[in-house]
Amino acid sequence: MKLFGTMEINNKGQLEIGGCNCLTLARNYGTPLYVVDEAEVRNQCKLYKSFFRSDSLRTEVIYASKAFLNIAMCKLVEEEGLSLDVVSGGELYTALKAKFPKNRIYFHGNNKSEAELVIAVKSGVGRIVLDNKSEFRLLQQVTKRLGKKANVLLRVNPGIVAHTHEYISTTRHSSKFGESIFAEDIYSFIKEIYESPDICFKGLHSHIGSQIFEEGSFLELASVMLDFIQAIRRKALVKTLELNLGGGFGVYYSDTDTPLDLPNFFERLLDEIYVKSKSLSLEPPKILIEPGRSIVANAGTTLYTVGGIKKTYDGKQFIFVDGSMADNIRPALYDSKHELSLANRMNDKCKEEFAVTGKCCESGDILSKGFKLPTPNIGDLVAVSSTGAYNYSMASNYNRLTKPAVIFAKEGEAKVVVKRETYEDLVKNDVHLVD
Ligand SMILES: Cc1ncc(COP(=O)(O)O)c(C=O)c1O
Ligand SMILES: N[C@@H](CCCC[NH3+])C(=O)O
Repeated sequence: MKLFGTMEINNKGQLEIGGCNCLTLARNYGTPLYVVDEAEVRNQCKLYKSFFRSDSLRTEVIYASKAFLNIAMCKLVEEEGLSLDVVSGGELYTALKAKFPKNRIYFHGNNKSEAELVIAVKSGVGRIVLDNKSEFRLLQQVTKRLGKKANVLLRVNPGIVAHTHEYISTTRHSSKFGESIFAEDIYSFIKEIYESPDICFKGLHSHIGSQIFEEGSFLELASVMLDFIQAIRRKALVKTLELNLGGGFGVYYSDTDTPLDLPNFFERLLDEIYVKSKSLSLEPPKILIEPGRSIVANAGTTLYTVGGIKKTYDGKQFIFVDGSMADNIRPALYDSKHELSLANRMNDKCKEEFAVTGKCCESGDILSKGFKLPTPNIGDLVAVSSTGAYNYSMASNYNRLTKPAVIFAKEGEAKVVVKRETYEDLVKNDVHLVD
């Protein structure tokens, strides 16, 4: 298993994260347990802040909170000086509860409800990212009724097909997100937004998908969007001040993944944007990005206890752990891979492949289809790495499993940032119809 951030193997062959021994964490907080290497998350934020900048362009980094969000994470993101992308009333509520600066909140979503728009407009979020025409009409009504203005970006689809899993590719022509830049009425629609009295058109947003490794796809996006911005200026006489290029920067989950060298890539991307803007005689727009996964994925590890070991009739070797697809849906949903190890026996020889599965009533309840590990014993501690993004945030209560606690580990100290759910939490909203 590749080690990230502050992960270390101590002299007893045990895994430590943020200076905390994983065995002690498991004993003190139970398993399954989401452990977040706080210093590693902060490092990633700092990396983005320091490398996504240029002398000639204004830039901004927005953390895509769908990857992993809770009040502690909001505080961390605020302290590190990033802005925040939220995509639902619930994410927005969390950000407001955490007192995240409202003008640094970007409110996304392809089907925002009237109630969600009311909260966004009333609280004065920085930008509402409009997805479509009906949402624009709804926002017009909301702003008029509240007598308040809203700053917006329009999400558009430039038809770029980036190489990634179909479920997380977002700019095929058939994608549900945004309005196509090829639609006949796109220029008149932008003009209408621009001329709308309570809505202030600031610019455009486009996000090509997630877990993408080819820099060409991002460079193509930037170039196509600049051409589009020039066309908007010519055809609709509207100036685009901001260009948000979304997130999607791929991370290492297994040895088939080769992440971009972000510092070099950003230098090239921003240079190309500047040069192309000049060649189109455009005043360069402010450039924004929205990384989610690449801020948190590698900082997260999930710890599980081995409860059983089984060899099937046809020879497949299973390790049963006390978590499941309910705390990590990614392998079942995207056939994604994670590396793993026995956190209490990091130096033992890995001899055979084991599949790791959990407690759910599904044959597709897979945490790993096969990974080389030492011969496991009941009670061993399994560490699944790179679970910081889209694990806790996609967790469910399937089979009435309780969601694990989330721990931030840093410099030998562990703090609970989300408590483990209890059985009582599971029934608290159930209505008792019978005494
Ligand atoms: C609009 C938008 N922005 C940002 C992101 C973050 O993407 P990632 O976590 O791959 O960086 C997503 C998720 O794909 C998204 O839909
Ligand atoms: N949930 C996905 C990514 C979705 C990206 C958000 N638009 C994953 O785990 O990879």
